Amino acid sequence: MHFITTKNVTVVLLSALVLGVLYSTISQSDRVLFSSISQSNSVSHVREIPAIFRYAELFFYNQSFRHVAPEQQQYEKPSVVKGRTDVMTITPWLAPVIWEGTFNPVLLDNIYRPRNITVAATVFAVGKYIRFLKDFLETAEQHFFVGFNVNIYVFTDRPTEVPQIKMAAGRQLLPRLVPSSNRWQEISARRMQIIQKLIEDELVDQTDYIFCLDVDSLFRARWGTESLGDLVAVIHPGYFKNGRDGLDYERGPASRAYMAPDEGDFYYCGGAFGGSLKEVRLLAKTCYENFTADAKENIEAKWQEESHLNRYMWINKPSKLLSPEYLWQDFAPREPEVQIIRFSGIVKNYAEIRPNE
Ligand SMILES: CC(=O)N[C@H]1[C@@H](OP(=O)(O)OP(=O)(O)OC[C@H]2O[C@@H](n3ccc(=O)[nH]c3=O)[C@H](O)[C@@H]2O)O[C@H](CO)[C@H](O)[C@@H]1O
Ligand SMILES: [Mn+2]
Repeated sequence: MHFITTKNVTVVLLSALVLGVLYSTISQSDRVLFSSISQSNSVSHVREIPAIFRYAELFFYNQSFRHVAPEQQQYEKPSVVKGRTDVMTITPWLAPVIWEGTFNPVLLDNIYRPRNITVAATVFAVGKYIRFLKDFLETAEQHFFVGFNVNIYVFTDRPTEVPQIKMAAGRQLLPRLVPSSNRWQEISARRMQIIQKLIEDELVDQTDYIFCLDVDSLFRARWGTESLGDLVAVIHPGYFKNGRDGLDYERGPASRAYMAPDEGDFYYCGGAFGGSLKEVRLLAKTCYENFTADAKENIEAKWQEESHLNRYMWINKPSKLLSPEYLWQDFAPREPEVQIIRFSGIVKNYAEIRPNE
């Protein structure tokens, strides 16, 4: 028997390479952890990992596992027996649900600030939806991760109409050209493919977290570090008190977004979701692949990519849930549980702004 074939040699060499990269990554990570523990006078969480290892780092070193408290920070002691009792604040799979009153924004900002994180946001303004962009961007400056590095990627077919907004230091507006379409359903669903590509081509080396947001919306209050997590879903404001039969999932068994009557935790928004690059890339890729596979069989799920996102989040449970404070709807009456509205969909005339309706 001949063991030294070209194939065997290739396998051995490849395995050695993979082990080498793994070893370097893990030892580098240990060094970073060690340096942050040993510098007792500093809370800075220095990232010394060379760019070449960053992608591997995303997979092997979960940056968010430890919250290092800032020194000399004073705040009211949290109580074990007090807190919100009118809403669910933790899911059955133990993911936190973020509501006003469940977190200390100053503490969280102070924990994240030394890590010098960069947050990306994507927003699409195709066709007449460009008119919503100015208010979206101006209110993002006032409320979205204020004081942090933020890159807002605007995807549009009308680059000359992107408003000039004065952005604070560390924040950038990055317009990107996308084709127009005469079907709003396609514009909405295609976002997933474009988000996947953005993460793979541009973000991996420069961004820590990403949020993907509808443009026909405004920020009205803080949306910040409390929302960070690996896979972050927003509970849709329209259905949050409904039982399973009142959730607007795709109900046709032929679709890849199908949800059976006995399935589903919550109904999540297509208009706001996010998380780590690794998780959002996989979500976007899966949703787009399932959407296009459906399309080849002439199937379009009831709420396009939102239906596929709901299927995905049923199987892949989000690690953090944002309450409907994080995507309310201006036309909806206020509910007692919603003590603050952070981001809200504006009232729009569908027939007037969509290319087809
Ligand atoms: C609040 C919320 O969860 N909204 C979701 C909901 O309807 P919506 O009624 O909110 O959908 P929509 O009309 O806002 O379209 C979604 C987004 O696609 C972009 N767009 C759409 C049409 C167009 O001509 N130009 C353009 O730029 C724009 O960023 C818009 O915000 O269901 C849709 C299903 O497809 C999406 O999942 C939306 O995110
Ligand atoms: Mn919308």
